[in-house]
Amino acid sequence: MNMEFNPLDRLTQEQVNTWVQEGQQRSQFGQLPSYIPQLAQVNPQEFGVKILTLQGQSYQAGNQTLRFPVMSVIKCFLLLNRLLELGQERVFQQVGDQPSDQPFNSLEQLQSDGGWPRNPMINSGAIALAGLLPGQDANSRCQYLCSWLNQFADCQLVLDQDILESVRSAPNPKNLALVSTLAASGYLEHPDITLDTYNQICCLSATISDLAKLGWLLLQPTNPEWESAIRIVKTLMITCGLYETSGHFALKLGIPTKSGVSGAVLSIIPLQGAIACYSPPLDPQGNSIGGLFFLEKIVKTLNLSLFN
Ligand SMILES: NC(=O)CC[C@H](N)C(=O)O
Repeated sequence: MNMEFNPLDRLTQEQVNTWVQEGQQRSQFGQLPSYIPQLAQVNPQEFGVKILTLQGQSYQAGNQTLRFPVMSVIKCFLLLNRLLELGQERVFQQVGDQPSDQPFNSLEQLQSDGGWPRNPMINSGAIALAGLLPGQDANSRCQYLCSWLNQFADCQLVLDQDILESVRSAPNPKNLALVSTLAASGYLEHPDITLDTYNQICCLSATISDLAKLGWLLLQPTNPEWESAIRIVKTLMITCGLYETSGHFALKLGIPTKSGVSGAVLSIIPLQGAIACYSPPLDPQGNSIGGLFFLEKIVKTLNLSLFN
């Protein structure tokens, strides 16, 4: 590819700095999630950005050493791992591929689908896929995914025990209800182990650089066998990655993006780069306000939408 024609490489560090400041200001209109006590106590002004381009450039701003739980961003990589290990057919027996217009932890959506999780980017779908990870218990299942990602993405994810304790201290009735519905409909064999596995993988912590390196996995297949799995993950990020606002966001920006309730956001600009952002305050759907603002600035200014 001709370097001149990669719009993301026209980004300047000054633009990044300006949009981080503006994003920080916007983030004051968001809320920290209250249902995970420790996430409600973070500094809402924290902001971290890391961008890695396929041409080898990198940009960063804000806090580079802070670790934060990736939360729902892990769903992309759980899906990637299960697609590579089990194949498309098995994965899509376990979970659907259709968007949902309900919140990420909606029991009504699961019930109206007869207990079959609608897609892997909402809690029910990720819990169902977490049930397919290998290992005897939740610890070994989480460690399996963590080591696999650290090896292939060259990052250093670590299980954050404090956040995990915080998640366990306030058992989430919505996730408990999803698990029992999945078990009753035959999509989950070991409900307790699986819920604990899901909670653990959401509590894998990353620096902003780790998050960008995870994104790199979806940018550049390490071998040709990964191509179709990566295509599926990116497509589902577009159609389902931001929950019920996915369609709206696809129309507005048109790039594969996944958010997590910690304020993590990961976007992939195919053939160009990965954009990782962390800013904790959330909009009502559970997406980082500052993160999505920052992304919008980059995508619109540099004309990065896939559908241009
Ligand atoms: N949107 C999210 O990041 C959800 C993840 C979180 N662990 C939960 O189950 O509620």
